[in-house]
Amino acid sequence: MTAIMKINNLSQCLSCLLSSKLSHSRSLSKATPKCAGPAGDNKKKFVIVMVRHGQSEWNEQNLFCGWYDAQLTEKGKQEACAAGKAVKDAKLKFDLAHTSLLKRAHDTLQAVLEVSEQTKIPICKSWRLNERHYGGLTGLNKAETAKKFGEEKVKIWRRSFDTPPPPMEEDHKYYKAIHKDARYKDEPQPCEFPNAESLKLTIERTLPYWNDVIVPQIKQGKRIILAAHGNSLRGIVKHLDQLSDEAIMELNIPTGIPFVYELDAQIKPLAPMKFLGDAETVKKAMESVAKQGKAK
Ligand SMILES: O=C(OP(=O)(O)O)[C@H](O)COP(=O)(O)O
Repeated sequence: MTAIMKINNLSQCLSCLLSSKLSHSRSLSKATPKCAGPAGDNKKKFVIVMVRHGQSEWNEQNLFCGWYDAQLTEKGKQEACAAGKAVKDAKLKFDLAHTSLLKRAHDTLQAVLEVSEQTKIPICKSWRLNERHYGGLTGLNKAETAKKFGEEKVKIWRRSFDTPPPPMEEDHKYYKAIHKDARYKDEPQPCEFPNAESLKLTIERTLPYWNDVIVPQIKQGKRIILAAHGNSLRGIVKHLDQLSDEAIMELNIPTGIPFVYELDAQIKPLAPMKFLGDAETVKKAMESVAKQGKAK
């Protein structure tokens, strides 16, 4: 059975690390980082795979979703299985997985691991990998919002670096479903619980998890898959590729297509992200995400 660990705070991940070390000492020996060349440590090559979950019911309806726990559609489940097949075909093996507290990301991860026949690895879950909180926009249709407020305004809400959407007030239709959800009873702390996040704010709570939990594991030679969300992943990609606030506006991550980073010893990418899919399909899927904010 897959081991599932919810990491309530960063220190708890130590137990995640230790237990995975104990139960995976054999596979770890196979995970010794390869050297890409004679130059030594700087050329040490680590691999991490990331995937945005498959299509959710709210993706299908073109609704701002954020922290609402939308389920995968049938298409989303198929995308997740196809992602698993791509991982299997690429012969990618993992020692550890990380995901958010949202079901669409977890179910995608589970499907990837099942299809690629590696369900025995530990899964670490953290709210820090959740999608950005879409505030008062949660549950609104993106095209209708663009019609009402203009496409430019919606692009700012969706893709600007530091303009958050309007906050989610207590009388919002989905406030209770999100803010009173038992899964958040321990974390985040009330002062950390977002009520609307820009990409900047999302990065501020995602990056500590990346730096303090995931990076040390990568440096130990753990082969990791990270299943998360369009914007929590955009934050990590911005950090890894050191993209400017303007450049990140143009990155749209498609659902259910895994991408791979090869990293050096300083956890700097040795090459641009590589999608496990043909270039034309990936390009079209990215364009389709970008278009979701157009008025119809
Ligand atoms: O919940 C969301 O992302 P997710 O589907 O990756 O979890 C957002 O609604 C994505 O919307 P965006 O692409 O307009 O930022």
